Amino acid sequence: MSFDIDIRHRIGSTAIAATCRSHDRLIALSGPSGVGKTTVLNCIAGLQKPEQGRIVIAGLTLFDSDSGIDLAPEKRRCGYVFQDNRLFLHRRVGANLVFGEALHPPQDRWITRDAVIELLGLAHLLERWPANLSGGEMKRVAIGRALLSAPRFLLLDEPLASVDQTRREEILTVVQRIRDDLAIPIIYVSHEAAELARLTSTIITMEPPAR
Ligand SMILES: Nc1ncnc2c1ncn2[C@@H]1O[C@H](COP(=O)(O)OP(=O)(O)OP(=O)(O)O)[C@@H](O)[C@H]1O
Repeated sequence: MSFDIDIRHRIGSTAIAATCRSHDRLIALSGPSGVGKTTVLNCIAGLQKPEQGRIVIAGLTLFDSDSGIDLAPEKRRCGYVFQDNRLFLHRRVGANLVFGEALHPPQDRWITRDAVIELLGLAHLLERWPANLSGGEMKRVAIGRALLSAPRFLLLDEPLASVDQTRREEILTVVQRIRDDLAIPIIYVSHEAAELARLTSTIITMEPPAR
């Protein structure tokens, strides 16, 4: 089982819930703005603690409120590509890419710097500053940095949101290649049905709470 997720949380008066059991390599999280998609990703990454539930990815229990398991974020080994990328603006692209490498012992690494640069087409960008990149280039660097942090799984929060229409295809192709060639579990957030249909048939649709 790649994913066994059952998250229940509350922010103020907003109830947030997501449930999924799937063998798929890539699952999607969908729903209208404000329904709690990013909150669910944060709970999976260990940045927020759900009130209740269970999060098991690729056989490792990250959180289980019944048995009191709550792994620290660094032990979850999650490659989180934030909606706003969060690149280090004071470091060149090359330095951004390798930032995560030092955080993990060499035996945890499963992909090389060269392979990531090749996969994402980053060779010509390594000396550039992040602030001068296009939305699509920034996203590719953010995905590359996540892959180089020796992740056990990836979280992609609306990766096409700040990307030109013309570059969207490029990012979608990259995600498909990661799904197919790297075989790492991925949770992909989007509210675009057509985009999701190209990636997976396992879609968790989050509904706003009934009023
Ligand atoms: N720090 C916070 N303080 C108070 N409310 C918050 C906070 N963060 C999020 N919320 C609320 O929690 C709910 C879920 O937010 P979240 O960002 O997870 O939704 P989302 O589905 O990812 O939205 P979007 O698609 O717009 O990114 C929203 O109603 C939001 O207003």
